[in-house]
Amino acid sequence: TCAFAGQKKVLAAYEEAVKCGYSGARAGRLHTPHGVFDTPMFMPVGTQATVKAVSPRELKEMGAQIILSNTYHLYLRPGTELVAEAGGLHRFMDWDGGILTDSGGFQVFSLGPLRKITEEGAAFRSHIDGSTQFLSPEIAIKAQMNLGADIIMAFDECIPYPAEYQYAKLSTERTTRWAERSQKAHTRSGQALFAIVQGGMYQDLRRVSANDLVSLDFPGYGIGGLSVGEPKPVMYEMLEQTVPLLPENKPRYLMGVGTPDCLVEAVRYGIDMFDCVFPTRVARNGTAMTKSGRLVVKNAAYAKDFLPIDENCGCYACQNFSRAYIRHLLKADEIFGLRLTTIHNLYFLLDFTKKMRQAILEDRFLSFREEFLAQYCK
Ligand SMILES: Nc1nc2cc3nc(NCCc4ccc(CCO)cc4)[nH]c3cc2c(=O)[nH]1
Ligand SMILES: [Zn+2]
Repeated sequence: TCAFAGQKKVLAAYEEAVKCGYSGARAGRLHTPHGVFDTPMFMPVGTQATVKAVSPRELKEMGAQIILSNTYHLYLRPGTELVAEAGGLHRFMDWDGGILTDSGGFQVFSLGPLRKITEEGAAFRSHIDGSTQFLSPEIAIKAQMNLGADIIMAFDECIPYPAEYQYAKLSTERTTRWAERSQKAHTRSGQALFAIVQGGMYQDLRRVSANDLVSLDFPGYGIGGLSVGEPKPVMYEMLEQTVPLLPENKPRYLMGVGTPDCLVEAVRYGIDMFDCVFPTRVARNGTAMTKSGRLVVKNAAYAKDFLPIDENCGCYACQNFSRAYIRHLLKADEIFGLRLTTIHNLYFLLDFTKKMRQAILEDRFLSFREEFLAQYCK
């Protein structure tokens, strides 16, 4: 439905005629062995089997449904067989909600000094001890079966930005062959394997990648190769080209995104799932996320500010502590300061996706998006 239909708003003659933004936004339910979860959803990142500075109990309390861990990191340390012997990742980290593991496709290319990629897989040096390591679709899938996440990702190459057309084309074709190999190697029932759409920043490659992976019939689709430094309008254009080609009745997961303005735009194109280290990463250097933008609570301006970070926020930090107190802790290098800013940022994003879901259900998403973007300075 067109969100402007029925509104009495008369556009002044000179104002550019507003395109009735047909929205692809949707509210869904994701069924997993660890529960049924609401979308749109934000997934806190727990790279090394912990969401830094917060406990599973606190994650549950703030409404986290599915959290993300990284195969690359857990494969290098402590090893995925060890986690399997511990009873799997849920048991190991005492999390009974959903878990999604990324396949290593991004970390190999962004963390370890890359040695070389062949048809077989990716050889690289460990960022931990410099040892030579190798990941392939078969190794990455076996590692994720050991970890036992509810949703696992195909092994792919996250194409760097910018990339030549020819490189993007060859890499995307290889990622599709790797997706097929990931599918063949995946023998654990009850665990969903998502493919990952690539294609760089090229519309035609994005469409080919999406169509090829849809024909291989996966239960869900990640959209990769974005949030890698490209301008936001380019990311949105790639979404516009890709999302409509993905089956309506399957979840779409935009990897590595992000900030609230990106989330609300991506939801409009029909994205259901998000993950990003941003909220937890910036929290640790004293930046809080609010609906008006970022608040660097470490700044001197807040030394005597006895209000909470956000008076309308229901999180543990805002309900009990002032900006002055949190600033004091951060300045004194007190761990509790990092915990409070992390709790607030995670709560903020989890609550934001809940508000988007509510707006979609009440058919007022486009006005929600307008109001939010008007107030939020990037
Ligand atoms: N397997 C796979 N995983 C991915 C993870 C990603 N994560 C991103 N972006 C995250 C970028 C990102 C990194 C750090 C911060 C902290 C503040 O600066 C924020 C965003 N893009 C990504 C692309 C892929 C991808 O194609 N394949
Ligand atoms: Zn808060």
